[in-house]
Amino acid sequence: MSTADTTTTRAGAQGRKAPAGERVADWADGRLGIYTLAKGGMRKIFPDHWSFMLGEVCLYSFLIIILTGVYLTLFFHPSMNEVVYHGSYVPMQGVRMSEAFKSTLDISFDVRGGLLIRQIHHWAALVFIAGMMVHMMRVFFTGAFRKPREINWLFGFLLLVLGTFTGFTGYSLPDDLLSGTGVRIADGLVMSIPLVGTYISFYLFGGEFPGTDFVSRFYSIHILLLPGIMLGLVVGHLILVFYHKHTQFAGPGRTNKNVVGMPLMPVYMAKAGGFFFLVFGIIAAISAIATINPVWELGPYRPDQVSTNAQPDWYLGMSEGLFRIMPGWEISFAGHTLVLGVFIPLLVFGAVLTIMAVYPFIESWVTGDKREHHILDRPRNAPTRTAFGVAWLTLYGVALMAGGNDLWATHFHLSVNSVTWFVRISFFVGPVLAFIATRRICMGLQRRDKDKVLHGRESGIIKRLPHGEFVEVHEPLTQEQLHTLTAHEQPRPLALEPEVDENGVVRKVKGTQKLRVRLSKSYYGEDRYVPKATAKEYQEITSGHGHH
Ligand code: HEM
Ligand code: HEM
Repeated sequence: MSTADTTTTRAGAQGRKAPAGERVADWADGRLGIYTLAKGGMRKIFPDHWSFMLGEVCLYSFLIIILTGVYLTLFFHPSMNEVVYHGSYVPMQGVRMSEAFKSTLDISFDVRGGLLIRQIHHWAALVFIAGMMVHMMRVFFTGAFRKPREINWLFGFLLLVLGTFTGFTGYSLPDDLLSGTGVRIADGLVMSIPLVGTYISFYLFGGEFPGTDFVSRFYSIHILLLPGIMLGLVVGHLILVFYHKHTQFAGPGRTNKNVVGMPLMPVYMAKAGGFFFLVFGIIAAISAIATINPVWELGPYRPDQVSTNAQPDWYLGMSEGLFRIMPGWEISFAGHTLVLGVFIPLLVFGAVLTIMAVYPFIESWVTGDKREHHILDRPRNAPTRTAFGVAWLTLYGVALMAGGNDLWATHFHLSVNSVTWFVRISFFVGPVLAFIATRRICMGLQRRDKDKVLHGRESGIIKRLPHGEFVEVHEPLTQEQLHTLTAHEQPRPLALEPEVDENGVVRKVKGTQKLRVRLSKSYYGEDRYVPKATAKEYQEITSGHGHH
């Protein structure tokens, strides 16, 4: 503010009026303190790496969803009143349907630009959740969730879960056969919860499913409640990114105490602005070309019809898969039926998500690492974490595959039962194999890094020595590359405290402590890392006679 005052005074003293822009800025600064804010904020440094764009993809697709969603609210009627269709889509003339379905047809066929906006809204939702998954994997595999960013991981995780629910309530709104089938499944899920399930279902649907209320209720949840919470979380998420400063990959001059990169203004602002239009452009182009959710093909929802053509959006395919692979077990007790075939998948779904949500806390407990981390790991240098992430993705992939068991069967002429058995077995075996294979691949890559450090990069040039031997010429790495490949830490596992203390008194070691030490060994034990090349080894080899 003081700078602003000086400028005005100086301009005033010289009898000259400050330019209009400066006067507006002064006025605003006097009330909002924007100079101080901008001074700190606009010069904030952001490190550069392509994978840091993924969070931006989430942000921009979220904005696109909100913009297009507002347009849709102008024409969508969230009502289940029955009407007869007389719009321009001829095959549905005279069909009885809910007002919600009719207004969706109107948006698609009679509202100017309606179909495109509807498609952009839907495609942006798919990209949004895909973006979140990939962004989350970037954060996971590089260890960006470690202290101090655990809370931001939880904020992000909540965004992923809420985004999925918002998508589900969204595609339930048109009240077509797809949405009806999905809501029917959700009702079945809720009802499978012991004791309270039936009551929750009655409460949600205002009586027996489907009732006459669910569209209007889902509507409030879809356009107001969930996006409102999400908006708050996104703002909190970004404030935390700003406050913690962004992480960076290892490199010369980069430490846990600095950030090397470009300033937010003007470099990042320009890049981010351009990138927003790129994301918008790509989503709009896809929406202009590829049909999504053609509600007119399936027709309005009727509780007595179930369409096998109705596939959920991709992010719910995994939960659908869990139901499809589960045997239809049921137990009856004192006149009540517990539908385990639905309830167990519901629990598994919750457990798989919860483990991922609390992973940062599990890892810091196991490794005993309570330090701040601003330098990212390369996934290969944290083999157990990487293997765990790949196992989780495999589980997710198998369940997603199970969600389309009918499609695999029809497209590849297989028996649906064989496909189901294949995914049932893969559900248990797949993640274990993925875990083992990933850990081995990581070790292989670490070995390759060490090799590169000691012997240089394979140049592909073959040379024949005077005595006839053929050798491949290796190019030495630059100092920067050497630094980057050897900058990572190689922590040691936790050790059990001696069971007998210095006074010869036996102390009891708790079971949890033993488990922790065992897990810590699995993270950091001898066979989990290839010792980095030492300076001595390097000198010995490079001072040789270029034998390689
Ligand atoms: C609406 C959804 C989301 C938006 C708009 C969003 C946006 C962003 C942006 C712009 C960044 C900085 C750039 C980058 O690192 O990509 C970021 C960082 C981060 N995000 Fe997200 N994100 C979302 C969802 C998630 C999810 C699902 C997770 C994890 C479960 C997550 C965890 C994080 C963490 C831990 C950071 C800090 C990373 C670092 O400093 O390296 N975010 N987010
Ligand atoms: C993360 C946030 C959101 C997601 C993932 C999402 C997703 C969806 C999806 C998948 C549909 C079905 C579209 C279709 O018919 O094919 C939908 C419908 C709709 N959404 Fe959203 N939406 C979100 C936020 C919003 C917001 C903020 C608004 C309004 C301000 C909104 C308004 C609507 C309306 C009116 C419909 C019904 C119209 C129709 O189905 O064509 N949405 N949403």
